[in-house]
Amino acid sequence: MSSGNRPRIRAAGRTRGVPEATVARLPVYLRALHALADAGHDTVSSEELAVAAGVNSAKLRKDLSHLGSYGTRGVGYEVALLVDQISRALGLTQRWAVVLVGVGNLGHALAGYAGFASRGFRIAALFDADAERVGERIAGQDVRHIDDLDRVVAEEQVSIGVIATPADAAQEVADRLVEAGVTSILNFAPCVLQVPDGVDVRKVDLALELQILSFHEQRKADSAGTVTPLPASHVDAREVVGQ
Ligand SMILES: NC(=O)c1ccc[n+]([C@@H]2O[C@H](COP(=O)([O-])OP(=O)(O)OC[C@H]3O[C@@H](n4cnc5c(N)ncnc54)[C@H](O)[C@@H]3O)[C@@H](O)[C@H]2O)c1
Repeated sequence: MSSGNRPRIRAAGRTRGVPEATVARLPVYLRALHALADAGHDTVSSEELAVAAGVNSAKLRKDLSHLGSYGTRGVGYEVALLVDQISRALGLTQRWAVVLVGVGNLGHALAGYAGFASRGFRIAALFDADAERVGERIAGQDVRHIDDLDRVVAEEQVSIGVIATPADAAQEVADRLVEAGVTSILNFAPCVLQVPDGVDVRKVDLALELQILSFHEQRKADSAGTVTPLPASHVDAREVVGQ
């Protein structure tokens, strides 16, 4: 990443003093806490919350200590208070406007996903470069032309952009988003984006997750001595390794 003039809040894997790995677990705790609240729990022990979130309890206590939340001996954590603390830390006390670029197969599914709204995000606009898609109505929104991006980002005060275009268009789209004023990007395209300092990028790659599971399956098969590998002609190594 190049260096820019914008102030940075991150140093050595930490964001405002909270390790990145902790930040990544906070939404998981929040989801578990919402489920506990829905089930009528007012308090929760670190052990119970750790089980609900699928982490170990020592890690959970350490994570929550970064938010200044230590719980009460013999009682645990107040569920409502912890929801509030984590929501504040994650910036979820305001509703963030998000734009989605690329309204093909994946973009359609994302545009219609109700989970964004329930977790504090508002899809402000949908964009595509294909004139045939412009004007199409999806989940209550008209698809707009990408050339309207600057205006909409400014008008709607958008800071988060989602890219669901093919990989070969993603860098150009990222550049346009940054130029328009977007400072966080969620990238679904299988490529690495170059962005200036001050812009955060998160990548979602289901194929990569499957490859990690395939690693574990291979390990299990190797130790059981059960699986005969496919002939090399069945797998294009460039696709597997390089995406
Ligand atoms: N992250 C994941 O797990 C995951 C899963 C599935 C697909 N993908 C990726 O998501 C992306 C979209 O997949 P898809 O199946 O929806 O593709 P698609 O071809 O159906 O849709 C892509 C859309 O992007 C639009 N587009 C292309 N260039 C553009 C540009 N410069 N500006 C604006 N819009 C532009 C196209 O007009 C099209 O509507 C691909 O990169 C694909 O590899 C990722």
